[in-house]
Amino acid sequence: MPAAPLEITNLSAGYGPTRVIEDISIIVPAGTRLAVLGRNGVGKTSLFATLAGQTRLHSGEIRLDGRVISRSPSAERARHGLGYVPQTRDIFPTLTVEENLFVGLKARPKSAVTEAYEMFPRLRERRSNLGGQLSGGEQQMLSTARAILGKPSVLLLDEPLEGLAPVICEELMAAFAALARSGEMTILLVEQRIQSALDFAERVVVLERGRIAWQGTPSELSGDQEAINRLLGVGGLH
Ligand SMILES: Nc1ncnc2c1ncn2[C@@H]1O[C@H](COP(=O)(O)OP(=O)(O)OP(=O)(O)O)[C@@H](O)[C@H]1O
Repeated sequence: MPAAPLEITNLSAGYGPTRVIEDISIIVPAGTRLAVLGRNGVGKTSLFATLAGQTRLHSGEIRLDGRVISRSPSAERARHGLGYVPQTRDIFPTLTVEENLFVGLKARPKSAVTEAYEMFPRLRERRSNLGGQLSGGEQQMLSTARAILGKPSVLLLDEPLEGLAPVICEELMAAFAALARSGEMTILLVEQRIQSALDFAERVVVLERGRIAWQGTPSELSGDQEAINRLLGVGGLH
């Protein structure tokens, strides 16, 4: 049986001596859509940053498609199939949309950018615009499209809907769902819009103070009002 695309074992990590990720273990099977939820400051972004090699690893192991990457530099993790779309939408503001996309291609031919345009037709319309001239939603599309063009086996999406209009959110979530359905990508999503995350995901992990405090399916979480109140701090899903 092939290894799971992502296996996290007893992971503890943080910033300098401070630990903000505490003994996290998750096995994410191929093609899974996993939502990572929790209140502000519980460590969701830090978990993704740790997977991407941007925090200090204290202990534990990360395997990507069976390969141990826990101590690999970020660029090497990306080469081995980890796609990371950080909250900050790290596009190049002085490059055009198309030039930004070329950066994501790695060794693939330039013609492959059409895949990004098929997924986000708006980017084709804006292909000659500079990254810095795009709206927030378009920047999110560009940042996501660039990660996807590298054909990652695991894609980390950190709050992709932040600050976006509802109609753009729907467009993005539909694009993520289509990607996941294609079966080629395992997607981990951090999102404050809990209902959108639950609509998307098949599995949910809820963090509290850097640890896994709850895990299950979206319908199990929807039915567990006590966990929702305690761990997410919302009176009900919306
Ligand atoms: N670069 C950093 N250096 C030091 N501490 C940090 C850094 N980034 C985050 N932290 C701390 O790590 C803890 C977890 O923060 P993190 O951003 O991972 O939480 P989060 O669940 O993603 O929060 P939010 O939902 O607000 O984005 C917090 O206590 C935060 O102050």
